Amino acid sequence: MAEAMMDALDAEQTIFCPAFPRAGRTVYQGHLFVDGTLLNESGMQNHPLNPMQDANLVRFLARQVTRPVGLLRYHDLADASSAGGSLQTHRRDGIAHGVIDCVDDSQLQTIAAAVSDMPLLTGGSGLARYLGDAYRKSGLIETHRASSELPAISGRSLILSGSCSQATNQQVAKAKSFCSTWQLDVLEIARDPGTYQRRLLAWAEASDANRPLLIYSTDDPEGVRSVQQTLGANEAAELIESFLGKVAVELTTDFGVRRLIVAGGETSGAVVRDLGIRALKIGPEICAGVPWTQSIGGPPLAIALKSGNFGDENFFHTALEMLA
Ligand SMILES: Nc1ncnc2c1ncn2[C@@H]1O[C@H](COP(=O)(O)OP(=O)(O)O)[C@@H](O)[C@H]1O
Ligand SMILES: O=C(O)C(O)C(=O)COP(=O)(O)O
Repeated sequence: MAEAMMDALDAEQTIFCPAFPRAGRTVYQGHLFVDGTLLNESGMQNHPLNPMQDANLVRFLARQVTRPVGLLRYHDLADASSAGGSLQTHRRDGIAHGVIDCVDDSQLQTIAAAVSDMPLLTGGSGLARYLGDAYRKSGLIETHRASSELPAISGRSLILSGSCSQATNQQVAKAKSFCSTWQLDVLEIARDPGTYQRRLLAWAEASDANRPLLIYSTDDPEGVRSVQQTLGANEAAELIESFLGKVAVELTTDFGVRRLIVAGGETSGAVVRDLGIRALKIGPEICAGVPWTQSIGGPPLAIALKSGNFGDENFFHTALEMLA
């Protein structure tokens, strides 16, 4: 994907920067850590779609690309000019893909400044947080700043969870105490999605209107494996994503849902696509990396999209309390 985009943009070089130290994601000597634990020991080795079994990003990336991969090491990133110098050396040596070490947020700022002239960057939301300022400083965008306000939208609350990460499993377990809760039976959906959806909507209609709805396929690695053995991993994922997308459309159209939290990156993509949301106005953060937002396009919604392993066990409660 990155190489196709580099070709389209005529870019000789890009960086790979998934670090987000404030959210516990760091890269050191090319290895990705989650809260100080190597990625492949962090629970993400059991991801339903992309089991993350190698924390060495240089090695992992090299298997997927045709051009050389290099590492910009921690000690090459003391400030924007030494980071820029190291990038130039990579460029001169024909290293197209630079995995980049980063262990604290001030380094993200340094990296953002050093890469502000690159047409393609690959990485996570941690780096994106600092790009606005870097682009402003180099005159690429205007200095206008929008205020970050909570979406003033009232209505029923819904949590849709298709993430199976450790953090989401804990968050779902906690949320059962204050939500009306429905655990999806994935094999039943596969057998007869229409009937299953009607049963679910009848339950939602009959549920206590004052309690948030929690609908989830979140499961532990054993539960995920058992579904995948019957349906196949990709087939199960597609089925669940498209089912949750349809449920989001129904519940926001006919059931008064106006506050929506989606757990899971792929799941969020499917739900946002099916709702017809074209853009989001970013509001205040619920936790590092996860803001409340307001939909632009599609139904008017307060919407929070949570990447799998983000947030503490009270994440859903904290998020809904912010809007109370
Ligand atoms: N019970 C389940 N069995 C199998 N696959 C599942 C189950 N629940 C969810 N999935 C799939 O697992 C994937 C989780 O990925 P994603 O939504 O990106 O979450 P995360 O942000 O935790 O990576 C999705 O494609 C989802 O459809
Ligand atoms: O747990 C994580 O780090 C993620 O699930 C993830 O994908 C984070 O991506 P960004 O939000 O782009 O940093």
